[in-house]
Amino acid sequence: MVGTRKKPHVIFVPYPLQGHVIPAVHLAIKLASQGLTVTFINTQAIHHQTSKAQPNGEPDIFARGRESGLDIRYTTVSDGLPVGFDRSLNHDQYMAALIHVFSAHVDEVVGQIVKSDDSVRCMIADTFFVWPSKIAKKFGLVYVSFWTEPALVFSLYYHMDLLMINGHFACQDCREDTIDYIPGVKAIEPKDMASYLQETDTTSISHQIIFKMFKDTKNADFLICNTVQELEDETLSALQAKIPCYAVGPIFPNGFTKSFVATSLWSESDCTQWLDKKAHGSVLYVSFGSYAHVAKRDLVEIANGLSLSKVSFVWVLRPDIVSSDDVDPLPDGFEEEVADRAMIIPWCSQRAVLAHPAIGGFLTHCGWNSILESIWCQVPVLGLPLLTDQFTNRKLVVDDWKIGINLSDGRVVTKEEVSKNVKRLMSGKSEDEFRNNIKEMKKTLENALSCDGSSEKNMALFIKDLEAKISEKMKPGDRSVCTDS
Ligand SMILES: O=c1ccn([C@@H]2O[C@H](COP(=O)(O)OP(=O)(O)O[C@H]3O[C@H](CO)[C@@H](O)[C@H](O)[C@H]3O)[C@@H](O)[C@H]2O)c(=O)[nH]1
Repeated sequence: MVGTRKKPHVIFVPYPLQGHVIPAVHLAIKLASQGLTVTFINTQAIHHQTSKAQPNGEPDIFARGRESGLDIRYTTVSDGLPVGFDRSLNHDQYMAALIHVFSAHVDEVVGQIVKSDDSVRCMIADTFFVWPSKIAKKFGLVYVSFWTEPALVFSLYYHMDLLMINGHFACQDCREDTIDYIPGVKAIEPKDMASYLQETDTTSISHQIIFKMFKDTKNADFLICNTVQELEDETLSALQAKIPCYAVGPIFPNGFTKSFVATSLWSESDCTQWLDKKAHGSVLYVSFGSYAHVAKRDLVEIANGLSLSKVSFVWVLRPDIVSSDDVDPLPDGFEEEVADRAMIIPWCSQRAVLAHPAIGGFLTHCGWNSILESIWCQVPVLGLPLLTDQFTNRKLVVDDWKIGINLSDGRVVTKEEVSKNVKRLMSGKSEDEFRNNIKEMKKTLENALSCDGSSEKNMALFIKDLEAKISEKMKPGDRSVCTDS
């Protein structure tokens, strides 16, 4: 129809890890709800694992979204490895495939999508990829980078060069004093940076990814962050001066505990009936997310500490929590000892568990999704960061926002400390302090998502700016699309 402008068609490539796919799926739904057409590309391995985890594994995770009128399409692509390959056990090979092989597969599938639909205008891809700007350029697409961690973490990586010049990163004897020269970051201790920025060996596969991805991200047209303007105002404002950046978080499904899209990589055990019998706020929820491994020694101390504390708990113990070749890492007799007050499960619907009134605290690795979900449910946090951004997230939660406490004072976990801090979180005066602070933070998140809240406004602004950028790119002679890949 002449004069009718169709909303753009966006290709969305999430990073193939659980903590990235979940917010990506819900962001894709938000964009489709705004009238955009979205083609979501999962890897075949993620698709296979998600389908296997569902009681009636669906071939298309967005089928129900389309039934409700959203134009959201779904396809899969190889990450370069066989579907059955153990990506958890062989982490570095997996990451190597994502750096070196995956982009060729994405290039092919993006080429096919662009060829079959000339309304494709934009590619949203996770910031952790090293290739998006090249593929976007090849197909004449606007490139939007999607950041799934706090803006503070992004800022530190983004200014890696400053950290290096000042001797805080990638040097023989790194300085240990406070870092106070990153734009928008008042002060941060080196121990609170992402683990990769603290490590002295910078030749690992994770470092190769980080060096390349931040080079590539500097070519992004826009950055979408799963954070909230009011939570990180100074950091976001400084970033916004470098790259158009939109805080649209927290990115959750509409009903929070219910989503019409399956995202779990493991089948979910239902704890509802067990929790229903427990007193209000009496149960500790324990989970270390989907990615990090816990050293066997620490896991044993945590188990013994939970046992000593006498507190009731739900513990999500992924089969690969220590390693996929150590499937039974708990101390002998532990499960029998705590049987009357514990539920130990491989995976659950975390949002549903956190939202249950019986849950009174969350022992977490401080993954960013877990933190946002915990705030939403007003559940204070006991933090044990394990790797990557979790150290910085801990600082935000414990030192800045004061909605939780540390599991351990040093980096060595002991059962006595676990027991002491579990009891401190779950009972007594301090509990009230966390609960008051977290109530306030919940309000901030709720306000951000309300009609005239910052995240809603930022989402609307993003779509407006995206459309303007697309029109600019589409000026005659400006789009160099090469579909003969
Ligand atoms: O039994 C469970 C356990 C977790 N979850 C969900 O899985 C997600 C876990 O995400 P997160 O808490 O962020 O942890 P990771 O899975 O470890 O996420 C990776 O990705 C995050 C976003 O980039 C980073 O902040 C983390 O450090 C990184 O490890 C959350 O949405 C949880 O609700 C479940 O549904 N069921």
